[in-house]
Amino acid sequence: MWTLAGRGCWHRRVLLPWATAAARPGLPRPLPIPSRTPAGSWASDRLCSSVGLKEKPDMSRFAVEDIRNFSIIAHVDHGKSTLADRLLELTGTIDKTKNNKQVLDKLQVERERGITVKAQTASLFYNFEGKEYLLNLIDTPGHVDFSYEVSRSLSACQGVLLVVDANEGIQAQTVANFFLAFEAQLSVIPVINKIDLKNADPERVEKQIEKVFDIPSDDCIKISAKLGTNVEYVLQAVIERIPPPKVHRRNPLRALVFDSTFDQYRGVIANVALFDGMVSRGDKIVSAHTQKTYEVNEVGVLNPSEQPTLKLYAGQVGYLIAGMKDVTEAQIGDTLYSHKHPVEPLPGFKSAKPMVFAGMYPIDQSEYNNLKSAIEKLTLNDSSVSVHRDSSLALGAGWRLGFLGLLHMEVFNQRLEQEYNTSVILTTPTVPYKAVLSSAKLIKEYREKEITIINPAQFPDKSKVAEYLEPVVLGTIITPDEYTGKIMALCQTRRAVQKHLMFIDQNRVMLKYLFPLNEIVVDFYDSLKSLSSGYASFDYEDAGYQTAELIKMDILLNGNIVEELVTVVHKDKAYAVGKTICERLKDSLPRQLFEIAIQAAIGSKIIARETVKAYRKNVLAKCYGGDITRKMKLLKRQTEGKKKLRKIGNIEVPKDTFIKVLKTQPNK
Ligand SMILES: Nc1nc2c(ncn2[C@@H]2O[C@H](COP(=O)(O)OP(=O)(O)OP(=O)(O)O)[C@@H](O)[C@H]2O)c(=O)[nH]1
Repeated sequence: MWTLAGRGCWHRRVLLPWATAAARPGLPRPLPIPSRTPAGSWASDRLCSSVGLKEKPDMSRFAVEDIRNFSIIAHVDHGKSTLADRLLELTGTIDKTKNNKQVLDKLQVERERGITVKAQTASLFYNFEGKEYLLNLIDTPGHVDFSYEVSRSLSACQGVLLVVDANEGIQAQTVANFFLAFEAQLSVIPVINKIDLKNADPERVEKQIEKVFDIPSDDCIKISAKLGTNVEYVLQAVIERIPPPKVHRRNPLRALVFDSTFDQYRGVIANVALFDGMVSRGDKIVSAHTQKTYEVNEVGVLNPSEQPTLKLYAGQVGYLIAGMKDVTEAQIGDTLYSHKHPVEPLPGFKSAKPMVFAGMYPIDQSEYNNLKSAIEKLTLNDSSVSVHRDSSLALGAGWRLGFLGLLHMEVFNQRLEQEYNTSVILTTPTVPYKAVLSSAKLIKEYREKEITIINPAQFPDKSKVAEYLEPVVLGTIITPDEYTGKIMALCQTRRAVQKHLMFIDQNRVMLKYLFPLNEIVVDFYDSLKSLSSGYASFDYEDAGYQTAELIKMDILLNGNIVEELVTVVHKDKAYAVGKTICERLKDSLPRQLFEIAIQAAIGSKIIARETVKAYRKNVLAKCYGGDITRKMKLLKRQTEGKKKLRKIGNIEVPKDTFIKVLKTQPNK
């Protein structure tokens, strides 16, 4: 557990090395707003006008000391993407129009849900006090499930804008993201956003920032990203407080692949940060991971769309296309170097650690190959998903996928449907349990002492196991004090152990609890939000494993096991969870022509039961006589609807029933 005392005066060590005393006392201070000259001398106009660039820009004009690489980090909805919009406008990267809303959130799922799920890079060209700067901005997601995107993005940066909502103040992901930046030794610029809100209290938030992060309140910049108020001070602070990258242009090429996307025509587009040397079209480069050699077809910057350039130089962030076609060729964290000069690879990243696993199967096995190719392409765009082939008697051939959380799983599923037109069956998400084997013979058979169980169907029998282990996480909750009692009671029902309690101001409390991961993965966040009227926030980090008494529970419909709902539960929760799943299924299963028995079972012992009465739905019931085409249409729609059904025995279950049942499962 971290303590503030242990962090010491970190800001003096980490925040200040670049800033000179003259450069930064007491921001915001009067600033000569960078002027756009009549001749349109914004660097971006000359370099990369979004309309018709005739010549590829020469990036050598930006010396290393003219470059700033930074990320925007914050709690969900505190205004990262809106601030990014204003920065893009202010630097002339995009035209100022009313329609600039979350310009960098390009995915359909991001626009529909109003959240960022994928970090996005944009190179901004900015003329400040008569000097041209290249500012590489990375907008990151806020939700805990996507914090891997944040930590990867930070590897390409020297500083961050830590955005905090002036009304909500510091929230759980503010704390988590701050410490990611702190541990990466980046300069942190606190930005208090939404000062235009009626209930904004920037002074209170300043004090919280000082108390929790030990950052002097003078360092905070108070803005309204929505209205554009004071956003120019943010750019000034980026230039003055964030150091340029420490790189060497004369050394041989060393480029870090920190993200990648897949384009079906051009193959892999790798986002790279150049630590040494330079790279241009025609260069031969080698992947340190695969040792394969490629010829570079295109290099460029993201402005924010791809803008080819002549070369990329050390210190710059851009993209590179080199004919990588296979998903395994563009590993995130890989180092690319010149084939003439092998170099020591960069440290790369710790691989993402999946928190939940779920089975994924095509609804129809004839769709297997399509789904396989869709999963391969999407995992290239989202490398934090782990994929293992799997099969089940009932569901056929499929995969076991590992996700960083339930929202991540839903977003991945939605992207598969929207971007690749596929439809899948998902099974109950489960956390990665472990079983310590009980005998030398078994250890020899499994070739390991401990086995990790990512599929409840493979849960080993108690006779083989010395002890079961469950993953635990250290959760941070920030809440108005009035909800503390209720939240503590909720945590207790989730088998959590309190580790820390601290007032971050007069009426806000930060709680730290050690939670079994399976107690929070499905619905903890929803429960927390509803009992705190939406005011409490939650974030967690991995904290290893602990011993647990676990059992496997089956759910049956008329005697047939529903593979989607097989689950591993803690012994003390089995009855309650079984009963709840049966009740939820009863409420959400459509009635059919016959009675359905819903049962929860541990081995052969039935622990809960519900019944759905018989019923017949006649879609033509309201079509009295008349129009045959209308009847045909209704019948056609009914047939199409059936594609979304899954047959268990002779029972037809809508696909979304499973998700509904799981999402509303009170884990008491
Ligand atoms: N009143 C007001 N609203 C703002 C301001 N900045 C952002 N918002 C609103 O806050 C909401 C969230 O803004 P986003 O920019 O999407 O927040 P985000 O941090 O990028 O969100 P995630 O990517 O989901 O974490 C949107 O409705 C914005 O219009 C501001 O300065 N004032």
